[in-house]
Amino acid sequence: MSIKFPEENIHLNITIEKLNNYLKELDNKVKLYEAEFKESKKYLYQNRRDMDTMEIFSNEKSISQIVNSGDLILKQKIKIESLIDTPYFARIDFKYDGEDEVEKVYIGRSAFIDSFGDMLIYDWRAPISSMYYDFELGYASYDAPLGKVEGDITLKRQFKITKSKMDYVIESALSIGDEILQRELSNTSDQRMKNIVSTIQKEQNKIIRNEKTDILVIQGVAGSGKTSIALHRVAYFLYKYREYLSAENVVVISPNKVFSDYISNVLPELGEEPIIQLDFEDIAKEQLDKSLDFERFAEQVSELLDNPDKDKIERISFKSSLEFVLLLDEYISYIDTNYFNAVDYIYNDICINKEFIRSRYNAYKKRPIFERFDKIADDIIEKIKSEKISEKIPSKGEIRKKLISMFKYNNTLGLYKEFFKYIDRESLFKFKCNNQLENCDVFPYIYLKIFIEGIEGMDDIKHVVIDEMQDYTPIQYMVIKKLYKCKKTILGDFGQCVNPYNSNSLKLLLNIFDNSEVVKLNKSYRSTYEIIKFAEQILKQDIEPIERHGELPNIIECSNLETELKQIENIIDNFNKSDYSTIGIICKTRKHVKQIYDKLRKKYEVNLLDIDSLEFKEGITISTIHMSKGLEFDEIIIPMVDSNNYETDYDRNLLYIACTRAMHKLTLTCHNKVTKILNKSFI
Ligand SMILES: Nc1ncnc2c1ncn2[C@@H]1O[C@H](COP(=O)(O)OP(=O)(O)OP(=O)(O)O)[C@@H](O)[C@H]1O
Repeated sequence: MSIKFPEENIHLNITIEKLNNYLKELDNKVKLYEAEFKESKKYLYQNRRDMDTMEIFSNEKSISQIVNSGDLILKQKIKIESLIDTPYFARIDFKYDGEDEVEKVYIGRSAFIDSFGDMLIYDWRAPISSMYYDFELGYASYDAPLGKVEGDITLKRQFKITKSKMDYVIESALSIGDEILQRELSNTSDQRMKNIVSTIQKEQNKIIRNEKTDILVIQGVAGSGKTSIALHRVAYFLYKYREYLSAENVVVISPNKVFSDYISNVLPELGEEPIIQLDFEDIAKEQLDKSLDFERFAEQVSELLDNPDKDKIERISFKSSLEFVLLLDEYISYIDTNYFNAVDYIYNDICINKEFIRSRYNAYKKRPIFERFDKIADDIIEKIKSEKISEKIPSKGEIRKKLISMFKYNNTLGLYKEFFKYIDRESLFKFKCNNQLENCDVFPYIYLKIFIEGIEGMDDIKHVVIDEMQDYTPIQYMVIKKLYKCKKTILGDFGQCVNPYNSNSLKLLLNIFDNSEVVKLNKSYRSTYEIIKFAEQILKQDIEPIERHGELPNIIECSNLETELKQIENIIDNFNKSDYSTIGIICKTRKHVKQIYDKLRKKYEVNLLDIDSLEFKEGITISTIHMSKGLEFDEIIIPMVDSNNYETDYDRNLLYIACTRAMHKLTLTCHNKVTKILNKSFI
């Protein structure tokens, strides 16, 4: 209850009452639909035998219309129930230029219009709400559908309302008061990522509402809110273009299933349907022939961390370069010109000369080669008919078979293997085992397949979000460009690369997406000031921390593994007594994970995050750094930060990623000599 602003308590009570009344109306409507549904079903059941097909069809159609309308009401109900819990989080009073009256604008997660048609709550995505994020007291403006609207903000308040009760009200002259942001960031972590509508910062709001570009690239330091912003941006588009954009038109490509699970709640919290979530492995499975197995990315990383095989590293590095893409493009153009040997097509008394076939082949240059054979077959049939060459017309399949035989290979795999002969580097292709493709061959193979066999277009997808952009290779991006010809939001941090042999860089990415706009974020929201200052020194990056203070990170040096494990247990015991809800134990390799997990599981309930894991849970989690990407924990332990484990620049990246998963507390342990990367003067 806010004593300082009694009028806000009154307003809240009135709003809740109106919402409750509306909820009752919806409840009644649901009951009516239920009754109508039962009645229609009963009628159909009892009279079906006497109905003709048309009557049955029309009855079934009307039942499905009742279900759809009922569904809409139920969705509306969920929205109103959520508004009853937290109707709004902010208010601005806006005086339009040239008018005396001031409009009170209450802003919430979704809009609510009362029975008199008054807008009691504005959706945070409405044009007028943008002023809350963008302006302080005084002059303000927003872009309405009919043009720019100008005026003055005369009052700005922020609210914390839970379970229909006012926790507090803050009156602030600034954009979004630091006080509320601090409070939000000090909370303990959740099992799932939360929405940030009430504290979106001005620079973040600009990104969310940026519609000037088709491809937006967000490079931001760890914890700068990239993932949150990308999801809020999707919610914004779903709201603004709701007539022709819905959740099934949006895809988020994320690093793994655990991360997908972690972010899965944000859009439903914002009143939107969950969107399609994929990782590159899903894309590979969809595009590869079922018979072709492939090595998983996490398997590749983990194998190389345990055993850095020089030859394999050479294969991966080469296929992760732009040079490789250029060579593959050159090869594709070579195939196009040289591997189709047109000969006369002979069938009974028919002869279609090779010049005609070659000219049709060239005419369809923009299409995949096997697709061209379909078109040429159609053209041959048309020619036979129109020029009355013969009465007996061969089947399309028969012609196609002959055309394929004029092409040097009848499948992409043969051509892909031959590519390495073409570039005179045969040693750079190797099956892992039993015809299993190495991970680094998967996307080059798909890229070639697109030109040879073609792929199913993803024309229904209108927006793609790609998270952790730093870990994908140029050839993966080339495939994405071919698959999804729609708008894209691409985000990540080139300081957090877990793919050590990838030569990708922001410059290279912008080269691939040459019509993109790039925005950079260097303010970090996740971790305390102390943790960010610590992490900043590991990577020598400029990060702007939030002034939220906590304990200094701690490095504990032990004399042997046993004492190190004991120390880790002590930290877990303290965590169990604290208010924190998540602690992550993050190791460099799967071998380290196993070693520690085997010990800890005897005493604690520990969630092991591995490549097949599907969800992120509260409590104690153990994982590799690679698997922890994008996640956050109240507290982090990084074991075995010994000099033999962390020594290269790549290890620096890994340590930076691990440290920046921590929101409030960070401890690093070792049992030999602590790595030189962690200079003692850090803390
Ligand atoms: N404006 C904001 N208000 C409140 N919390 C915020 C805001 N911006 C970011 N955060 C919080 O900061 C944390 C980090 O956000 P997010 O995971 O989106 O960052 P990121 O840049 O994707 O991080 P990383 O690259 O390290 O994975 C989250 O807990 C998020 O809720």
